[in-house]
This record gives sequence, structure tokens and C-alpha cells, in this order.
Amino acid sequence: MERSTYGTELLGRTLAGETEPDESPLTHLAVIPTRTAEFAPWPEWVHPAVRSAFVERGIARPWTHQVRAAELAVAGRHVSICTGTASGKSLAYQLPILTRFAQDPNATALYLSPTKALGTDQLRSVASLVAGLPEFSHLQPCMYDGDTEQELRQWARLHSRWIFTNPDMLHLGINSTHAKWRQFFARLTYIVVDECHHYRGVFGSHTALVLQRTLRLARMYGADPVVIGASATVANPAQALSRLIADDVVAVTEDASPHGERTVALWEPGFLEQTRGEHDAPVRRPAGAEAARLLADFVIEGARTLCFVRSRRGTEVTARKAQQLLAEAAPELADRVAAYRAGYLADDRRRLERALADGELLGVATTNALELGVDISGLDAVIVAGYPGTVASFWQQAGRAGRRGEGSLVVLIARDDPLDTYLVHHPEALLERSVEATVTDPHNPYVLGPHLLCAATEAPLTERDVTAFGAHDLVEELVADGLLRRRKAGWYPAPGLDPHGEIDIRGGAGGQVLIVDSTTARLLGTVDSGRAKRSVHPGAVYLHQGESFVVDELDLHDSLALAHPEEPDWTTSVRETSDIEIVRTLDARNFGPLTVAFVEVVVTDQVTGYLRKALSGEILDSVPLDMPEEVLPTRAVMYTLEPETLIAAGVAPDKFPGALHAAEHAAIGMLGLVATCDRWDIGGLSTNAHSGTGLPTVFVYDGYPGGAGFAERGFEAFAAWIGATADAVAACACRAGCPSCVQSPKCGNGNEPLDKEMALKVLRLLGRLHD
Ligand SMILES: Nc1ncnc2c1ncn2[C@@H]1O[C@H](COP(=O)(O)OP(=O)(O)OP(=O)(O)O)[C@@H](O)[C@H]1O
Repeated sequence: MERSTYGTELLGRTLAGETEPDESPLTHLAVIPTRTAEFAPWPEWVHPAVRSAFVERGIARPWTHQVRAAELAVAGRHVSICTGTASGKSLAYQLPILTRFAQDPNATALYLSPTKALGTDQLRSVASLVAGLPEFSHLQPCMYDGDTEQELRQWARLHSRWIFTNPDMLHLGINSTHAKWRQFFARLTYIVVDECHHYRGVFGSHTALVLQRTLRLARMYGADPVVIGASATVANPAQALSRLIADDVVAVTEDASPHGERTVALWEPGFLEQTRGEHDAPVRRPAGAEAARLLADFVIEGARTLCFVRSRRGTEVTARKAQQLLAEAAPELADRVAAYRAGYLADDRRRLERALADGELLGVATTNALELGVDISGLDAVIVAGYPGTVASFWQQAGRAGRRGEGSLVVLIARDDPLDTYLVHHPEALLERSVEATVTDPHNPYVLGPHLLCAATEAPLTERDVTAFGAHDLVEELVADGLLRRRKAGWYPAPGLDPHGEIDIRGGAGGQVLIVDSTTARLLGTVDSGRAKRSVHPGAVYLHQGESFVVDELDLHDSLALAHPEEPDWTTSVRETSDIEIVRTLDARNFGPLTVAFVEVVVTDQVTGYLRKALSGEILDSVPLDMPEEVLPTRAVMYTLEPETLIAAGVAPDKFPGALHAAEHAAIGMLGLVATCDRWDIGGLSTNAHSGTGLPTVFVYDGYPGGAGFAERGFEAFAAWIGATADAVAACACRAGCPSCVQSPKCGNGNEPLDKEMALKVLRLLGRLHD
């Protein structure tokens, strides 16, 4: 095949003879043209040893954006580099940092990444760059994360000048024991925050506060580090990093690296002929099965392919299915496909990365564990099985395709879900939309409060600290609760306070539940305790490295789920009841019979049982469960409508429940269009007459204590969000509602009642009234 138009040709071959033209799964095709490189000379200040290390790696000259970012950092400015995937962002931060190390043997630096795989990859690249060079013999770059052994931890603290870590460990293993790190803090020159766009929602807010605590400690020890942020896909990169570090930031966004032609295909699987889902809804071929088929096809064509699948379980299933297809069509290729995901041992991951990089593996089904930065170049095609939730993630995944200067193919396969369906039919909403603003709210008191306690135990809070954290009211509350004490010099922790372990940086409320194989006592994995009732309740199916288990017992008190190996041919989905209480209105807009509000709420949930479903989607039975109630104080976007207006719009009172419920589901599925979240981050509730409003009311709330900023975006962008939701429901080809429009995979009421036609009337009415 022609290398520059490789992507389009590969797609053509795959589609050839596959279906009748009018049944083509292809909904849109876009070609992103080639870009040529722009180079700059090596700046004068770059240490000769650093320059020659790069030149020896084959990097004759830097690209212009690399020099620009590096120069800003050297000049002492915090800088946020936002250029495409594989555009050499690493070199942009390595230049100033390595130069500094070569000049000052005592200088130290910190590298922060959201995933282990990326941290290890970057460490390896730095270590190999400086290996054997006398200028860097003191550097000893070192990983410092949860996997680092005790002896190595102490060694790293004393001898390493460049620590590679993650926000979790920075919080728990460095900030909390800062006195032991005194030398390191005192000489801290640079902090790299890689893949900035990843720090969003509650995780982003926690990371912001962890970083601000780190900067406070560094300043306390006399250092003033420069922060360099990097991301291929973040909206408003200066603001995104600035919110993380609470300081001014300059952005570098002109990308001068070259890339080949990239063909992007949007793909919607057809309906399955024999199968019907809940309430007899039509069912599309699952995105995972479609992805497995394409993966096998691409491998047969000799294309090195990465296939992104949303769930860990999905990666296993997709890889297995592709292997089966290859075993029939091209048996010699069957073992050149594998699965890759977080949760594998580090050695296994390394082996898979190497096998993919050197072509021994041709196809890999992966979770987003391979989305971030791991330098796997030389891929011909990327399959994205299910919209990954944000435009930013989509481009991260798409960006993995493309050997330097050569053509590549990206296929997005829509899942049976409103947002996916909408995007493959409205390509402009994906391909021409700028990436989402990262929503973080470091002022959320549920997040900020515990960090203030940590900061106070690290070093008493001064008036200036409290102002910097924007936390005067909260500090008073913590004093009133007896957690902080006011002294002349500032705020001190109450004696015995040990707050670090209480914080879960990843946003889960209250730690992890361990999942154990009861037949062998082997630890299979963990799940956030907040999600345990839904994902590892008795009877739930749990997949681990290709093996399937069924949960027998969930002990919430001891945070333990016991499971046994079993390969059932059904899946489960929970049923639950919910109630919502409005605590206070934060903001509201009135449009006559419609009121849209942003409110503080308390949601009370109870899992009452689960449905067992055959793999075809057919429901087998419903099993009751006895689970404790769960209470979530959070924030919601809410709307109320006058009943008369609904009736005048053609929605009869007996249709209210189905109309509102279906409108709520569709809107939840579409919130990801305006906020960086997916439907698993949010919840919803609709009611004919809510006790707090007395009116037909729909709530969409953040699934995190104190909120995560998603509902607030829904409130701000209400018209765009609801307009797109109405379009998505109207465009769906099904008759009475399906998972692509108004059904929800996480509905606690088994998707009952739902009325698609009436939901559309409600959504259109909202649009008209809001204008
Ligand atoms: N100026 C340059 N000239 C040629 N090749 C370069 C140059 N700078 C970097 N590279 C190469 O480009 C590849 C990608 O670089 P790197 O991994 O730093 O990109 P990145 O922008 O950090 O990627 P990601 O978005 O995946 O994090 C590497 O193999 C690197 O060696």
C-alpha cells in the first residue's frame, strides 16, 4: 500500500465487499492532512553534554515549540506545553532540567504522571539518555510509587536527584514525611506535571491541592521550583495548569512536529437481527465485537493496531474474540494479538509494550492504560471501541497511530449509547470541537477540608496559606469541629490528628474493597467502596485477566468481596431506589414555566437487587438484595416545568413519568458533550412532583461528595446540552427507545417507565422555553 495514503487504503480494503452500500457502517470519513516539521537551532544555554546526548539519539535539532517551552522554563516561568501526541514534549522539559543537573550537582526535580506506565516509560527514557555520561553520574533518576520497595525508598530519598512519582505518592509518601525529604525540597528546581488534562473532576481537585502543598513545602525550605505542564489535549492549557498550581502560567501551543496523513472513520454497527433487549428494544452489534472483527481484519492486512476498549473486561473479551477469528482465517497470526490493561504485573506490561513496539505483536486490545504518553510509535491503525468520554481522550488515543510521516487510520466505533450515536452522526461535534475544559474545583469543601488538615500537620497554616487556599470560612469550621486550633502564629492540627491516610486522591469515597478468590485466597483486584455495591454485590460477575468469577459475598464492614471461579453466560445490572433532597439553591434562571437551577442536594440511594441478563441482552430474572442505604451530599443541575405547560406541549399527565425519566437518561448520556465526564460520574432522578418543588422535576447530579463540577457545567451550558440531547433522541432510528437514545445501562429501575416520543417533546419544550 502507498505509505502516505495508507489509512484510507486500509479502510477501503476492510470495507470492500463487506456490506451493501446502503448498509455501510461508515457514517463519516475525514482526512487530516500531513504537516511538515519546523526546526530551531539548539539554544546557547543548553549544556553540551545534554545536546550531544540528544544528537546521539538521532535528534539533530529541536522543533521550534520545544525551544520556546524550554526557554520560558529557563527564564523561570511556569509553562504549559500543549502540542500533539508524540510532538516531543518530553524533550522540551528534559532540556532545561538536564542542563540544570549538569550545572548544579545538588539540584533536584520531580516528575509527576497520573499513571504508573507513563512514569516508568519517562524514567526509562531519561535513564537511557544519561547512561554512562559523567555529567549525570549523580542523577540516579528513580521511581517512587506504591510499588517501590522500602529499602529503595530510603535510598531514593537520600540519593536520587530526579524522583518520578504520581499524585497519590506525592501526597502520602513525600509531602506527609517532608522533614525526611528536607534536602530534596530545599533544592527542588523543576516539577513536571505530565498529561495535565488527566487531572480533572475530583482527582484533578485533589491533585491541585497536593501540588499546592508541595509548592508550599518547597518554598518553606527555601526553593522556588518552576512547574512545566504537558498535555496533547487540554483546552486552555495555561488556565488548566494555573488552576492546579494556583499561580500564573504561560502556554506554548504551536506544534512544529511533523505528522503523516491521518484518516478518521466514524462507524456505527448495524442492528442484530435476532436479538431484542429491554422492552423489546432493538440491539446493535456490540462495539467490542465489531472492534474484534476489525482488529482481526487489520492484523491480516499486516497493520500494527491498537484497539482501545472501555473496560478491563472488554479488553480481554476483544482480544480473545480477535484471536478466535484469526484462528479460523489466518491461524499463524492468532498469537500475535494480546490484551493489555492496568492491573497486569509491571513485567507483563513491559513485555507487551516491547512486543508491540518491535512488531512481534500486531494487535493489542487495551484500556486507556496505553492512552497516555507511553512512547509506542510505529502504529498503523487505532480502533476506538466506544467514545472514550472526552474529545481529549479521543485525540490521545487517535494520536497513537502514525509512523513518522506516514499515513494512518483511526476508526471510532459507536457503542449503543446516546452520546456515541450522536457523535458518529454529528462528526463536527467530535472532529471540529475543541477539547473540553478540564473541570476541577479545588474549593470543594469535601476535598479542600482534608487537604487543609494535611497541610496543617505538615506545617502550621499561616494567614497567607489560608488566603492562598481560599479557605477562611472552612478553616473556621475546622476550628469549630475541633480539628484545627487557632494560635497566635497560625492554625495547628488538633493533637493526634493523622489526616493523610483518610484521603483517596482518585476520588473514591472511603477506600477500597478487596476482591478475593475464596477458593485460593488470591487477591484478584480492588474496587472503590463507593462503587462496590453496584459492581461486586453477591451474584455479580467479575473478570480478572481473562478468568471469570462470580461474587458470593460482599462484606462492606471489612471491605472484602469473596468470589469463586465460574464462567456464567449472563451479566448483571443492579436495581436501586433513590431519593433527593434540595439543601440550597446556588444559582437559578427562570423562563416562565421553566426554572433551571444549580442546587446543593443530598441523594439517598439503596441497591435493592439486580437483573441477570443473557449475553444477547435478554433478561433472565430479577434477584433481590438487602443492602444498606447510601447518602451522598453533592451538587445538581435541576429543572422544573409547570404541569400545564407540559400538557400544552402534548405530554398527558399519565405520560409524565416515562417522558421525564427518558429525558433524564438521554441528558445524562449527553452531559459528556459539555463537561469532562461520562455517565458513570453522574446520576439522575426524575419525578412527577418533587417534595421540594411540588412540580415535575429532573435532577442530574455529580456522583462525588461535594460535587465535581459536571452538574455545574450542565447548568452553564444548559441550552447546548439539552439541544444536542433532543437532536440525539430525534435522530435515533429505533421506534420506542433503545440504549442509543433513552435507555441507560445503569438505570436502577430497569429502564422503566421510558417514553421516547414524549421525552422528545419535553426536550424540545425545554429548548423553546430556554431561548
Ligand atoms: N526534535 C526532534 N526531532 C526528531 N525526533 C524527535 C524530536 N523531539 C522528539 N523526537 C522523538 O519523537 C518521539 C515522541 O517524543 P515524546 O515521547 O517526547 O512525545 P510527547 O509529545 O511527549 O508524546 P505524548 O503526547 O505521547 O506524551 C520520540 O521518539 C522522540 O525521540
